[in-house]
Amino acid sequence: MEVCVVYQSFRVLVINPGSTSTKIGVFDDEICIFQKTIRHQAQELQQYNRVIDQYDFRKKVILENLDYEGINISKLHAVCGRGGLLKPIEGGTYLVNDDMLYDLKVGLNGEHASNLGGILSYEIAYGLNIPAYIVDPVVVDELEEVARFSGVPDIPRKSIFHALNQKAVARKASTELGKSYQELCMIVTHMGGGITVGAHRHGRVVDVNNGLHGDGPFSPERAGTVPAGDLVQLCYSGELYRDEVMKKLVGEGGLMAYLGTTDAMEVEKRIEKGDKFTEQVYEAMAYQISKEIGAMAAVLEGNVDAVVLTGGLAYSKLLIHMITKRVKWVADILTYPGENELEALNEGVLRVLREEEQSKVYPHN
Ligand SMILES: Nc1ncnc2c1ncn2[C@@H]1O[C@H](COP(=O)(O)OP(=O)(O)OP(=O)(O)O)[C@@H](O)[C@H]1O
Ligand SMILES: CCCC(=O)O
Repeated sequence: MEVCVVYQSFRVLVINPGSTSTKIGVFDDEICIFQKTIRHQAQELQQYNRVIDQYDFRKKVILENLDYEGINISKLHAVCGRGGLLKPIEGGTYLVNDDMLYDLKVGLNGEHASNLGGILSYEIAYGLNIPAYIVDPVVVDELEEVARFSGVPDIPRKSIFHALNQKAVARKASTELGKSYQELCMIVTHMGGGITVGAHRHGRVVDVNNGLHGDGPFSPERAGTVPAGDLVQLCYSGELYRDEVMKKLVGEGGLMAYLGTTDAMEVEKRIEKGDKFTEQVYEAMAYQISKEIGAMAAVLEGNVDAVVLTGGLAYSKLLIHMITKRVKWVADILTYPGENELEALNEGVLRVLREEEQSKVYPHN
């Protein structure tokens, strides 16, 4: 007797809201049939006081774009958004529930464009009677207890990082190494506007710098760790408002503070023209990234299967060279330039729809 296996195919809409753009993609299984970065004018967004107030505007723009492309949303099986500053939770795919919606709407852990991801996906999915998910939000917290000590009990270390892209490339690297993510120990470094370096031990990120709130290497737009006592002095100098100090740490720190640009390609042009100070600053960023990788090698007790470099800066051969020369002793270095966040959202949903993984439940207060 012939057995006929019916293969179920899934169509998923994924939404990644950024500070100046909304990236959307529609996937048929692993195949991306439509992808677009919708850029928003500063004036369009400035009229909203809070990120959350942009919700109606972004939803309308997403639906208009899908309609224009002739994508029939009634054929969707699920919608997935990038998750925001929620309660700390372990990595995975979460069904959007009422508790999550509440926390995203009130901005429980602060304002971040990704807070809109869960809300937009829920609202679009609700009208279609299909599930809405988020995958690996920036608050994924799998830290070991020892990693939470900061030296000041009132200020425990927090896990806020590029969880979605770090975990996606860690899985990709595992496939390349012929093992599962759970079998390996890797140091994954996401180098974008912010930089985060995670120690991935058997599928869990047991230590990572808090890339959003001033910790770790400096980056194109962030200061990273700064001397704490001097920062306190600055805060109480009476010369700066709170927002101005925060901007020095996030937004106008790092390359921006030293060189007046966050664009590494522009930085490299200046280096090519012989600008020695620019070269020194770039080298310092590579030095700090390398130091953080070395620290994570200690976290993993030297058992490191690969050092993985990703994010926009991983396109830079010069930066990769500067880092490689300092950390090649740790393990083989694999590079995955750019970020694959739309693919990563889709893959997270497919694992659940195909029942390879169960969706997780966002905790009640
Ligand atoms: N081909 C390239 N060569 C060198 N640098 C590049 C290249 N492409 C992008 N970059 C640099 O990568 C950085 C931005 O990376 P990316 O696009 O990952 O950041 P983002 O998405 O804005 O922020 P984040 O990744 O922190 O969320 C910028 O400094 C940019 O100049
Ligand atoms: C570090 C968390 C993601 C971001 O850069 O905003």
